[in-house]
Amino acid sequence: MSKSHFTRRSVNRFGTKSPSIKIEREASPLQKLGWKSFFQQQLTLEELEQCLPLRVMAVHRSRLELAGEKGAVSLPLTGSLVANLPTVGDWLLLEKSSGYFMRLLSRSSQFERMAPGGHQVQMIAANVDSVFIVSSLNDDFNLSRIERYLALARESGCRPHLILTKADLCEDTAPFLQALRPFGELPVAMVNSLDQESVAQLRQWCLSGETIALLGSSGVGKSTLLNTLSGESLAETGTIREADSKGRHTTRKRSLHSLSWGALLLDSPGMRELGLVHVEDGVAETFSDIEALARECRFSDCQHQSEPGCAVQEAITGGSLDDRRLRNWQKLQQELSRNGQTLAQKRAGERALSQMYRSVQNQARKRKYHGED
Ligand SMILES: Nc1nc2c(ncn2[C@@H]2O[C@H](COP(=O)(O)OP(=O)(O)OP(=O)(O)O)[C@@H](O)[C@H]2O)c(=O)[nH]1
Ligand SMILES: [Zn+2]
Repeated sequence: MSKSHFTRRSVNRFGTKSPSIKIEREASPLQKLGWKSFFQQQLTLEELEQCLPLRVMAVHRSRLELAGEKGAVSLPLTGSLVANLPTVGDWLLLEKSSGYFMRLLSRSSQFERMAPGGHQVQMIAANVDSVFIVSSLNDDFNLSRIERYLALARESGCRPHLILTKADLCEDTAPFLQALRPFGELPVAMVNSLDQESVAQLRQWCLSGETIALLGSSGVGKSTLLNTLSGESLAETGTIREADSKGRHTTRKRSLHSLSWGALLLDSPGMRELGLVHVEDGVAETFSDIEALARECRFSDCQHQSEPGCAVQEAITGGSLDDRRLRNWQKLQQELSRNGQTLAQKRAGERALSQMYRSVQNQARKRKYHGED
């Protein structure tokens, strides 16, 4: 699993080419942390000599937990590091000799959400390759929530997979699979997260050097999955309340866990609310069927309610489109526009405030110049 392959063709002394020899090379410690040519290419010659790349494994209030070629490092969150706002999964360059933070490398992908409360964007993770959308085969199973996670994964260009947990407690999985038909190509696996053999099927999606984010609401079994996949007790798990199928909320940090063969799993505990922001393309991709239908509507500003010639309503009447899916598409679009407006207002407010500060400072300077103070 943790091997990368390259082939070498050798020329023998008669000048003819011998068959290619397949050499398997063990992934380097850095590659096992997710280091790729995308990051390597960002380094200048000077940085290659003088700096060390380290990955952010966890962000605490006053320090970062980093991992690099030589192991783990704890770095105080001070100075320019704070201004750069590193998040879990980021790559940083530290100066070899002093250990000083030099810079944050560009991200291959990033996940953001509207912070609970709805006034600020919060980074969830960076440099993620694929996403496991985790949902349990019980009352938690919610197509609209899956669509929300899908929009987020698709916006960031990550490969989404759907992991349906608690298969051992589910008597009939057929209705769940039936409900997933509109999701077409989305790869789906059903597992008992407590069982190593059952979880082994996910190894094909957890290759060496790949970073996988686990997304799903509280209690669906993200930490259990992480522990069983790794074969270690990396994350604390909650206990389930039988009455409402909801898991107990356990307070842990969002952190990156490296598995022995080099895959990296990002556990996002307690994800109850995932406010969408800046994911217009992800929503469009997730609902590409409705978007295509909407282009066929008679009126270009059709609201898909009761307008004549509405192709979307016709599809619902004909049974090829679920009304729930249309409502969720509209709901997510409204949420995006609302959150976009809130952020724009906040930025405008901040601009006005800084202009006011500047003008007060200028007036004070003028008064001083004219000897009024
Ligand atoms: N029977 C069964 N129980 C499971 C399965 N997956 C998780 N559980 C149980 O469900 C409960 C909640 O699991 P967690 O792994 O803590 O859930 P989580 O998604 O990490 O929850 P948060 O940390 O709150 O986000 C635990 O008691 C697990 O043992 C499963 O596939 N089968
Ligand atoms: Zn319409």
